[in-house]
Amino acid sequence: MKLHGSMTVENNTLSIGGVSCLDLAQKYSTPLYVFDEELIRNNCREYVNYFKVNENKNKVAYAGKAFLPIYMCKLINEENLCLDVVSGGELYTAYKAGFPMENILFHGNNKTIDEIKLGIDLGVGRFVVDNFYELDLIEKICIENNKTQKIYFRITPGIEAHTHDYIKTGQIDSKFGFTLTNGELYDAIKKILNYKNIKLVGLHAHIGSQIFDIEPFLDEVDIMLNLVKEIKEKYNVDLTEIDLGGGIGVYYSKNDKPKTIKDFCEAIISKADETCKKLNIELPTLIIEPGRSIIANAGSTLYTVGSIKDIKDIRTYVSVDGGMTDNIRPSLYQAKYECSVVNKIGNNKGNNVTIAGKCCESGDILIGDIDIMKIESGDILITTSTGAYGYSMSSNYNKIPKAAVVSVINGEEKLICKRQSYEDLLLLEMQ
Ligand SMILES: Cc1ncc(COP(=O)(O)O)c(C=O)c1O
Ligand SMILES: N[C@@H](CCCC[NH3+])C(=O)O
Repeated sequence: MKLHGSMTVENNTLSIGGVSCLDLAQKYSTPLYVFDEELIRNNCREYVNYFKVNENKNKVAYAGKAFLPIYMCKLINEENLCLDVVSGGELYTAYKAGFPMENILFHGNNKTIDEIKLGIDLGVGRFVVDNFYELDLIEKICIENNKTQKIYFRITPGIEAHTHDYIKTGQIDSKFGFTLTNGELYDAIKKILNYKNIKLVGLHAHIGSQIFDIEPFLDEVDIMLNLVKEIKEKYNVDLTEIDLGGGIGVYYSKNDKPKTIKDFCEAIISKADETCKKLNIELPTLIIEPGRSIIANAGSTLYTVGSIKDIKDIRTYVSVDGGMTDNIRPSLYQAKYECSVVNKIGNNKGNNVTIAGKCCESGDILIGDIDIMKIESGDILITTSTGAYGYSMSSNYNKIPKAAVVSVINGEEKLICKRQSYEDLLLLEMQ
């Protein structure tokens, strides 16, 4: 297992942020998500620094879908990031956290009327408009409420990046955005010329998630900047903001070879500089929306090992007290993770086991065939890099309560989200 951020090992026992994982498991029970606050803040600072937020007035908008408790809204605001939300629920969370609404980008391929009303009412900075239906609704609601709204158009740039099919978004056959090749984008621009309460200020594209190559992002920069020039020439519309979507892929397990935040940002910034010079246009404000590369490696999950089933010459199933309810990614995307026993770090490996969850599904397997130290019932197991799309995609399947979340820094822990109780599970049910 690779150690990330403030993870340290003493007497074979793992600590994060100076707090022993054994103590955390004992105090808060398991499953438990543990977040390394120092690493989250460092990742934010790297993005702010290398994406030239202060120097060039570029913007880094954290993608809330990765993990968005109130705690994260406050933290990213302190670190001078903007926020990308994709639903009324995420928007409301940010609002309750006191997040500045002007710094919010509101995404979504099918925002409901109520969500659009809420966004306009709260004064979100930018709507990322996905389609004609939404465009007309925003104009109508703005007129009714005597408001104006700044927007970007989301486009599908026709870039096929190498990642899992479910998390590709830039290809033409996608549910997201205005398609470039069939002229939809130009029709949308013509339409907006007659709209009084909407101001188009930029374009957005997102080519997909967990991408390791920088090249497709540079192709995206090229396409977007060429569009800025073309749209100015054809329609006399100044697009001053270009949003390039999500961040770079991260390390989950040993075959992953991620680029650094620095390399990723620097490559984009220099490609944009070079392209603007070539096209003889002014450099627009660049926006990027990283989720995973800010939070994935900063989160880990602690589990207690229960049943161990050894099927001779076939497989050993080690079952833990969580599973697909707290981490759906292995079942959904065949995502690979690493794990270890928190008080046996460094012990000899040589045991091949499969880590299974407790749901009533054969597919509830967290890690298949891992070479690990000897595991016994009662051990505390840690899976690393579970910070992104873990808690945010968690469910109550089998009526399993959601796990608690803590953050740790400088030897102290903070409870971020309480564990659900059985009573909480029944809160919405009529008795
Ligand atoms: C529109 C948009 N922006 C940003 C992100 C965040 O991407 P990532 O977590 O890979 O940085 C996503 C997720 O794929 C997205 O759909
Ligand atoms: N939820 C996905 C990422 C895609 C979400 C955003 N478009 C994952 O866990 O990898």
